[in-house]
Amino acid sequence: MPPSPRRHAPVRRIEHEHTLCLDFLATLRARTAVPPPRPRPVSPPPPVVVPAAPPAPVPVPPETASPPVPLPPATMPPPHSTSASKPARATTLIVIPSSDSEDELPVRPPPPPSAVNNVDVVQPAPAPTPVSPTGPSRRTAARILPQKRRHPSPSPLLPTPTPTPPQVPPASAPPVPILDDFDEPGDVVVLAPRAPRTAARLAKHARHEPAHLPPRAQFPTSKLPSRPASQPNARLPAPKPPAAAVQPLPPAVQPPTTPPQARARLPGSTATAAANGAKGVAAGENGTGANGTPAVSRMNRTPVKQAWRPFGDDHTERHTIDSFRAEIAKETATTIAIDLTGVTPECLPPKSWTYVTDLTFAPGADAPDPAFLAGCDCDGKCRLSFNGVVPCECVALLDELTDGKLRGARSLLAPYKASGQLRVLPKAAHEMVELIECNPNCMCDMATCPLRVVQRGPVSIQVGLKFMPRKGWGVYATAPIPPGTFVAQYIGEVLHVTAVRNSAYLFDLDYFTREGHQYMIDAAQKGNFARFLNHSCSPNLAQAIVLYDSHNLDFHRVAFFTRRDIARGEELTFDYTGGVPDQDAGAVANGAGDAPVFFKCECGAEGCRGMVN
Ligand SMILES: C[S@@+](CC[C@H](N)C(=O)[O-])C[C@H]1O[C@@H](n2cnc3c(N)ncnc32)[C@H](O)[C@@H]1O
Repeated sequence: MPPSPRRHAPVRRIEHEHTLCLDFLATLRARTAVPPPRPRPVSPPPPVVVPAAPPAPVPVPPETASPPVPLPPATMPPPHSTSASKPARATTLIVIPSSDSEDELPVRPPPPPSAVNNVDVVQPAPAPTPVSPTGPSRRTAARILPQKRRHPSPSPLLPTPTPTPPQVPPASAPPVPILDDFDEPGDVVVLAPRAPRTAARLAKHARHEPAHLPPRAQFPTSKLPSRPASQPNARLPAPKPPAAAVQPLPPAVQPPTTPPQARARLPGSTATAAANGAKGVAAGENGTGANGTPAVSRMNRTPVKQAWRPFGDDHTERHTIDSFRAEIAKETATTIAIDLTGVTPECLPPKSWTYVTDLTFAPGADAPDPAFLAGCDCDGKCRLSFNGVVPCECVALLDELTDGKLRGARSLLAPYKASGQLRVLPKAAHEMVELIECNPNCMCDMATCPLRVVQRGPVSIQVGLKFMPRKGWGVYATAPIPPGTFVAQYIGEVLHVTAVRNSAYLFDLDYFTREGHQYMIDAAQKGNFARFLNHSCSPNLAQAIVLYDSHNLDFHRVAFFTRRDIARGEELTFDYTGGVPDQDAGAVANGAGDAPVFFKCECGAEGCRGMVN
């Protein structure tokens, strides 16, 4: 990888004023659609040209014409600075002994082929973890049902800053060595109090202010990135006709009783089309009983074996085994097997679904502005643990976002271990994990920064896809997965809310913005294997809300991490409801009222809530 042009000094700077970025976070939380514009360097006024006077010019004595004095190197702004008039930083410079090699993220060897019986193993071509030399690849996940947030409102959580003189650590303060899994013997950090936020510090971080963000409606559609991987693969073989043993759709299949538009979104509700759509599944509108129980043909009044289909899957053309394999093989970061047990052609996903490994953007949904990001100053790799000081401003932002939840007894703590696994596992089944990772505006290295776990993609995960009569396809582990391991993002097509579709694969990006959210992800036609993750009332995956390619809270990503040890053969699931079902759930489960019914839960967990809504 070519060296980054912005890496300019072999000295690790440890910043004390992480609260600066917190003002930025407060701006984010306040959902300021138009952030303050980036301050421009103040140019001196142009010199006034005075015409020469008629008398002869008086010669200037040589001793009065002093040559321009160059600025001493110490006062020169860093090469990436946007302001030449930045105030001096209260920065502690500490030389860290070169021990980068010990800090490297462990690289696990590629997993062996799965040995699961009756499993058709698809081994994708060995490929390195996708690392873009120009920045992180975009990956995203989504939420199937509206999320019930811990935070009651997106209002800023930060107190009003009180401008007080910055506290400078005493010069005699002894360095404190930190010896945990992020710091090696010999690394030194200095205890320093958290300095208050001041206007001067805000100015210091002027280069971190996001660029002026135009109103969403004004985003030019030419910004939409080209996503060739999302296009249907023209080389795929034509679908084979269904085997003779497979029954065609019975004549008993009835069209939806309500037009799709009416079922897309309940008025005044944050329910997704997926949720509303599943009501149709529960009512047998797609030719089956609830979740795939056999429909009865009107022709012969005998039960017809009908494959499970999610709501909205009204496509007649389906993948063949071979084309399904070809799509799954597009996954480069994860080994995915396909269990063909009990699979008939009509069980296969619709041909319209193609595998994509990163988000695509439908017309009307604009890719996030890469300028709307506050980057850190860390040279080389970011320091993730420390004692009283904040080496990485991205960790400081996360500390504020999580209200200090990740903080240790004495210090801020990073969300990840050096292994890339979550340091703190969510306790409750539905607890969301909040993550801010480094981003393209950071000075750290994409390949080695330990705060880029999600954007680098999963490492050595082995999963399989299996068809279950009552739930459809699901994802299961073909090898044990340790707790806190990143499994996948929810990848699909980003839609603007005004372009909602009938789909069982919608995920609202509403973690911060609730009813006012702008986007959702639909994995019905484009998506990765996370689209096959089923719901469980006792899930083994936690959802993580991740910011790394935009600090626009309208556009967050969703990732899945294991909550505990996962055994081989165990299905991977998450809680679609975020743990807080709709208030009407009980009434619906008891057959009362006409509240939204999404689908009957078949998770089989102890304490299953019965309905997913
Ligand atoms: C995002 S899809 C999950 C993948 C899906 N099974 C497939 O084959 O494509 C969501 C749909 O899966 C089904 N589903 C997921 N979890 C379920 C559960 N616990 N019980 C019954 N059906 C479930 C529902 O029909 C739901 O609408």
